This record gives sequence, C-alpha cells and structure tokens, in this order.
Amino acid sequence: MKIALLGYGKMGKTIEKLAVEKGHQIVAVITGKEQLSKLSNADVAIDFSVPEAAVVNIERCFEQQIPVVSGTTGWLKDFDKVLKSCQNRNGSFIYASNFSVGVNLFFELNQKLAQLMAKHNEYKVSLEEIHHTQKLDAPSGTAISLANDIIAQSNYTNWKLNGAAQGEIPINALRLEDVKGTHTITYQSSIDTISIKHEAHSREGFALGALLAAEWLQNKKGVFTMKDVLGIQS
Ligand SMILES: NC(=O)C1=CN([C@@H]2O[C@H](COP(=O)(O)OP(=O)(O)OC[C@H]3O[C@@H](n4cnc5c(N)ncnc54)[C@H](OP(=O)(O)O)[C@@H]3O)[C@@H](O)[C@H]2O)C=CC1
Ligand SMILES: O=C(O)C1=N[C@H](C(=O)O)C[C@H](O)C1
Repeated sequence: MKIALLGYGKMGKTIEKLAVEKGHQIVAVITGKEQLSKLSNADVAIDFSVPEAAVVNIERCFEQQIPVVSGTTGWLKDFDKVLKSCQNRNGSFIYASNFSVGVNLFFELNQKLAQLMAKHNEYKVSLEEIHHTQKLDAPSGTAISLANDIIAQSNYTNWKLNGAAQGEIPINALRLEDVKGTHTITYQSSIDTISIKHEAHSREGFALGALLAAEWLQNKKGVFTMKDVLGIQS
C-alpha cells in the first residue's frame, strides 16, 4: 500500500517503521507545518495527529477519494459531521479510540463483565487510565469508550473525570513518565474487588492494528470499526 501519514509524532513514526517492514511505502508525511496536499497517489491515509487537525484533514482525504484510518483522540464531538462527509463523498473510514488487537478484545471483556455486574448494585464501578506525560487529552479515548460501553449495559448515565456524583462512572487519569497506555476497570463492594486490566508494553500494538485496518479497508466503501476488521460478533 501507498500510505500517507497524517501526523508524524510518536505514533506516525512507529507506523512508518512497521509499515516499511511489512513492505508498504510511505508516500506523504503531513505534520503541523505542512499543508494537506499531494495525497493523490496514496491508497490510504493514517491519521494520528492532534484533535484540532483531525476533522479538516480527514474531510480533505474524503474529497480526494482517499480512505482514512483515524486513531486521533479528542475530536469525537464532530464524529457525526465526519460520518456525513464520508457518506456524502462515498468515502471509506475507520475510527478507533484504540487500534490494538488486545484492547479490542478487552472491550468485549468489559462489555460482558458490565452485563454480568448490571444486576449487582452492591458493586461500584470505577475506571483508571495511565499514560505518558506528553498526552494532551484526559481521559483517554480508550477510557471514554470503556465507560460508554459500561453505560450501555447498566444504570450508570454518565462518566466523570474526578469527582463523580451518584450514577456517574468515576474516571481517574494519571500521567506518568513513558507509560504507553494502561486501563483498569474495577468493581468494588464491601466484600471483595473484581478488576480487569490492559497494559500496553509498547506503541507497536496500536500501530500494527492501524496497519491491519488500513489493509482491510482497501476496496471497501463506508464507515467501519475494529469489530468489522477483527470479525468480532457480539
Ligand atoms: N487510537 C489509537 O490506537 C491511539 C491513538 N493515539 C492518539 O493519536 C494521537 C497522536 O498521538 P502521538 O503520536 O502520541 O502524538 P504526538 O504528539 O507524538 O504527535 C502528533 C503529531 O501530529 C502532528 N500535527 C500537528 N498539527 C497537525 C496538522 N495540522 N496536520 C497533521 N499533523 C499535525 C504533530 O506535528 P508537529 O510536531 O509539527 O506539531 C505531530 O507530528 C493522539 O490523539 C493520541 O491520543 C495514540 C496512540 C494509539
Ligand atoms: O495518547 C496515547 O498515547 C494513547 N492514546 C489513545 C487513547 O487516548 O486512548 C490510545 C492509547 O491508550 C495510547
């Protein structure tokens, strides 16, 4: 595949390394300093950039008929707008708050656990995410996905970063040197505690998942998720 990288930071560089190892070619690299042009020979654009840039860049790719895989977090208030743009342009799009295969399996585990725990009000749920100190957004996109999946299965109505009220899922976001991404969901009662945890050891899982999504998206039209890519039925 000929790949355009939108964003060339920690993730963009990891994707470049693994893409080249897999025999793909990087044909464009876009950062904050360059205009989004000259993408016309790319088979796919892979976006790991910043929230302020993601929407405009994704829509420009649709205009140029370039499929997009986006992993940038923090722009989801504009998600419906991007979906409509994709449909209007007959484009191809996959978004995931986390592309790692392990986290996508963890998402399924979280939903199943939330379903089981919904009948047991004696347990209170909470979420913790830990990331490196350069991370711009909090809570992480992954933590928001996990919380929304619990809400869909339970009586919780919302999530809250610090200071949750009754009916809200508390999320605690910690920033520690060089942590790639750790997410823990805890159900606690006065009797016992149940926890599930995913810990990324490197950025390679995110990058390999994004490349898998890009390969899968070739010659497909529409809006897809990692569930489609991994063939997960729930
Ligand atoms: N979904 C997933 O699996 C994962 C998602 N992420 C998310 O991906 C995003 C990027 O993470 P990370 O690589 O660690 O961040 P970095 O800060 O390391 O990199 C961000 C990159 O975006 C670039 N950028 C800034 N403005 C623009 C613009 N207008 N157009 C294109 N690129 C631009 C920056 O360029 P410059 O230096 O010139 O400003 C930089 O190269 C974050 O939102 C993060 O949360 C991260 C890991 C996994
Ligand atoms: O910024 C990061 O590094 C990560 N961001 C994503 C998120 O916000 O969930 C995914 C992963 O946890 C790493």
